[in-house]
Amino acid sequence: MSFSSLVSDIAYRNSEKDELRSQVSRARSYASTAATSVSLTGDIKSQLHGGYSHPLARSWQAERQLTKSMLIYPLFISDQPDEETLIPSLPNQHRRGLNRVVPYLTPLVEKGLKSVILFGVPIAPGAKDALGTNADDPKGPVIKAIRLLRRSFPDLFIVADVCLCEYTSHGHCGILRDDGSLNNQLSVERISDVAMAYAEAGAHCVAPSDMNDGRVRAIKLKLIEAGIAHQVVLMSYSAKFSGCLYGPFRDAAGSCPSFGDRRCYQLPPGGRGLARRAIHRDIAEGADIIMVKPASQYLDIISDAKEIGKDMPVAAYQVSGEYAMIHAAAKAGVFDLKAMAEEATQGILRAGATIVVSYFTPEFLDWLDN
Ligand SMILES: NCc1[nH]cc(CCC(=O)O)c1CC(=O)O
Ligand SMILES: [Zn+2]
Ligand SMILES: [Zn+2]
Repeated sequence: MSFSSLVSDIAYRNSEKDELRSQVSRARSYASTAATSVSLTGDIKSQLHGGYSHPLARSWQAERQLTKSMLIYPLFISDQPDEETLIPSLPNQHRRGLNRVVPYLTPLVEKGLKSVILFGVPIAPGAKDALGTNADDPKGPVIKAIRLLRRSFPDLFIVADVCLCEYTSHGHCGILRDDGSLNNQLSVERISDVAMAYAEAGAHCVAPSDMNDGRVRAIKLKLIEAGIAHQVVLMSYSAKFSGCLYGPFRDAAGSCPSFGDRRCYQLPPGGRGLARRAIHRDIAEGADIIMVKPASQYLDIISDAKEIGKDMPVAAYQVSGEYAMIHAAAKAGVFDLKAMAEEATQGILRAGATIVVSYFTPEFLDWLDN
């Protein structure tokens, strides 16, 4: 370095120091005069950034982190053995026949898929009737799928959704009276028989989603009577809200009611108190897991469920409409799909869920590896 350039370098550094000094003194005088000043030396409680500057430290701020064991993946099982149909309103999700399910699941199980929830989709003409007879047909898609999956994937945890709406000609979740309303007593009798058939076929878990009053108790009593209550988990859709987020599912399962709606048996979206009562009731009736559904629009209910059922697992179902909405917005450029799926899931876990039923499960098996 030449002498002259050394001199100008020192001069530059001196002027830099002067500038810094005057900045510090300006800051000090600001701090001493500002009415709401933060003491630069004293207030340690205001210093939060240090706790989450590193990505690992950021992850430590979460009470609960998503793991593969928390995820349950919904599957639509068709009664057409070779069917593999994309569901237009439910991006990347298919209805699959029995011959297609094992090849599809094999790589997912290798990536760490731990659990699936099965929905039957009877398509054959005449498959539906007023009593939902095909729901527990031993040759029906769900019972056959339970046996097949138990054989093919010994470690996979099989949940069977229990409802009649996929099997009834009217598309409602139970047996109807002449006036079109649900006959609760007959419905509970029938639903609990269907749950027993799935449990006896080998389902590790039965999950009644019909919302008839008293079905949890009826199922638990039948499981006890049959001597299998000790090996079957009873997961109740305790707080299941009516609303407009189930549309893509009803396309997928062909379970749209042919008249009316489900408002008399699914909870009104504003009904937080009702949801709390339903959760208390289902725990008292013998539920092993309580579920809240939908998830992201009902985070307060998930939090209530965790408080009421503080000693039990709480599941949240991120339903078809939530999934489709995230896909649509990502496609429109609103946000990145993965980032939003992760943020939504974080919200669901933060609210208190310990289990998440999600159509994003296959993606998460990859994302969680990175
Ligand atoms: N009892 C039917 C059932 N079981 C699970 C879902 C919804 C799942 C989803 O939207 O992803 C529904 C739809 C409904 O109640 O109309
Ligand atoms: Zn159902
Ligand atoms: Zn139903």
